[in-house]
Amino acid sequence: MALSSATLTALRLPSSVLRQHGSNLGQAVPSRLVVRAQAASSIPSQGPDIARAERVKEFNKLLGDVAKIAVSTGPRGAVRLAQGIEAFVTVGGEYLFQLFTNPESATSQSATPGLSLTPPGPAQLRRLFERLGATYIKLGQLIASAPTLFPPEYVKEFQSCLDKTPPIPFEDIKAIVRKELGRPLEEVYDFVDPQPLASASIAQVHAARLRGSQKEVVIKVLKPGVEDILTADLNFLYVTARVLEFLNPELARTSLVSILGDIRASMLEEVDFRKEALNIEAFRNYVDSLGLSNQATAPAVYRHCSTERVLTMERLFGVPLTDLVSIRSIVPNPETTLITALNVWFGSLLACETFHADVHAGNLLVLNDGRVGFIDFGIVGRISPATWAAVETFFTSIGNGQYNAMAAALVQMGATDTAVDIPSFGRDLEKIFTAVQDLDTNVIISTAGGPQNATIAASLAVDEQQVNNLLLDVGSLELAACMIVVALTQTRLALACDVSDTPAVMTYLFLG
Ligand SMILES: Nc1ncnc2c1ncn2[C@@H]1O[C@H](COP(=O)(O)OP(=O)(O)OP(=O)(O)O)[C@@H](O)[C@H]1O
Repeated sequence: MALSSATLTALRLPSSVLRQHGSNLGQAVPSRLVVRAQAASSIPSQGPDIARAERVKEFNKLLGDVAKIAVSTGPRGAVRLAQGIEAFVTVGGEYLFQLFTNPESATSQSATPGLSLTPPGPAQLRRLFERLGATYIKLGQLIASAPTLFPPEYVKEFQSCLDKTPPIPFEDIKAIVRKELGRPLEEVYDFVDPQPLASASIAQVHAARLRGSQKEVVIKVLKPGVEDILTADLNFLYVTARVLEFLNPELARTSLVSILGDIRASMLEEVDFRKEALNIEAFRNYVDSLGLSNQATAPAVYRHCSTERVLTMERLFGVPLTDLVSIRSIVPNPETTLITALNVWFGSLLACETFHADVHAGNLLVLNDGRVGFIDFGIVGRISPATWAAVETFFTSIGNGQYNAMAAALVQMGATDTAVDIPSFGRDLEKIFTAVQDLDTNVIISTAGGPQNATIAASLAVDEQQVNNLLLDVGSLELAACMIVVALTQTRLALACDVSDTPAVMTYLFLG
C-alpha cells in the first residue's frame, strides 16, 4: 500500500522544521551544507574585550527579561510552586503508602525483596501530571500520542490525558457559564448534561441543546485557574531555558529558547476561546470553499453564546481516531480516512492563514457519516506567504532537479541564518538527493495500544544500512538536518512518520 505524496508531505512539513534546525545544518558541515560556520569564518574574530562587553550586554538583557517575566508572573509563581510541592507530596505519599501496605507491588521480583525498589511507574507519573494541571497534561498528551517515541506502558497509561482528566464539579461550570454569558443557563440552553463529555487539559466539555433551535451543541468551558497555571509554568520553563543558554551558549544550537518562547505564546493564546472560534470558522470556510465538506468538517460556532472562556459549538457525533475498533464499524478502510484527514489538514496549510497545530489523535474524530471531524483549534500555527512561496519553489525545483533554486528556496525558508554560497549548497543538496533516490522503503500501517484504545500509525521502513551509508556519505551532516532535507523531497525516506507523532511535528510547525 502506498501513501499519497501529499500525505507524506503532510506528515513532515518542512519549512519550520528547517528553521528550527537551520543552525545544525551550518554548524555540522562547515564546508558543505553550509552556513553558519562559513559566515563565521568571514567575520573577523572578536577581541577578548569586545567578547566580554557582548557577554555583559547579554547578561543585562537576560536580567531585564527575567525581571519582566517575574513581574508578569506575579504571585502566580509562588502559588504554582506551592501547588507543585503539594502534587509531589500527595503522589509521593500514595507511593510510600503502597510501599508499606503492599510492599510486593513496589518491589521488583529480585532474590532480595525490598532491596531493589521498583521506581514509581507510569500510573504514578500520570497522576502527578494530572495533579500538576494543564501544562503537564499537555505533556502527557504528547506521550500518549507518540508510540514510536515513548515506552508502550507510558503511552497506554497517558491515553487518559487525551480527554479524561479529573472533572470540575458541574455547579462550578454552571457558575462560570452564567457569569460569562451574563444570564441564566436556562435562557440559552434547553438542556445541559451535568455529566461532562470530556474533561481535558484546559477545558471541560458538556453536551447541551440550544433553546429555540433545539440544535445539539457542546459547551466548552475554560477550567478555572488554567491561565495562571500556564503562565507560571511556561514562564518558568522559558526563563530556565534562557538562563541555561546564557550559561552554555552552545545550547543555542538546539533553538530551545525560541521553541519554548513560541510554545509559550501559542499555549497562552489557547486560553482565549474567541481566537479559537475564529480559527474554527477559517477552517470551515476553507473546507466549504474547496468543496471538501463531504470529506471533513469542523463544528459550527454559536457566537451568541460564546465568550473568551465559553465556546458553544455544534456537537459532532463520532469516535476519536484513538478508537480503532469503533472506527472500523463506521468506515471500511480506516487508513483511507487517516490519509483524507492528513490531506485535508495539509491543504489548510496552503489555504488558511492559520492551521490546526494540535492534531493529536484525540482531536480528530471519525464522524458517524464517515467524514473526518477536526476539533480543538486552540493551538494554531502560521506560515508566512514568503515562506510558502519558497516552499512552492522548493517543490518545483525537486521536480526539475534545479538544486540551486532549491538551495535558494531553503535559504528563503530560514534554513540558514546568514548568507551562504548558493551554488555550493546546491551541489551538497544534489548529492543528498541522489543518495536518497537509491533507498529502498516499505510502507507500514500499524496500530498501537489495546483493542479498545488503539492509535493508527503510518510509517515507512527503510534499510538501516542504507541510511547509515547515506549519513556517512554526507559526512558530518547531522541526522536532523538530513531528515529535514529528505522530508522536503517527498521521496521515499521516512524516519518515524507516525500520525500519532503529529504533535511533535506540529510543535515544529506552529513554531514556524
Ligand atoms: N464539537 C464537539 N463535538 C463533540 N465532542 C467534542 C466537541 N468539542 C470537543 N469535544 C469533546 O471534548 C474533548 C475535549 O475538547 P477539546 O479537545 O476542544 O478540549 P481541550 O481542553 O482543548 O483538549 P486538549 O487537552 O486536547 O487540548 C474532545 O476530545 C471531545 O471528546
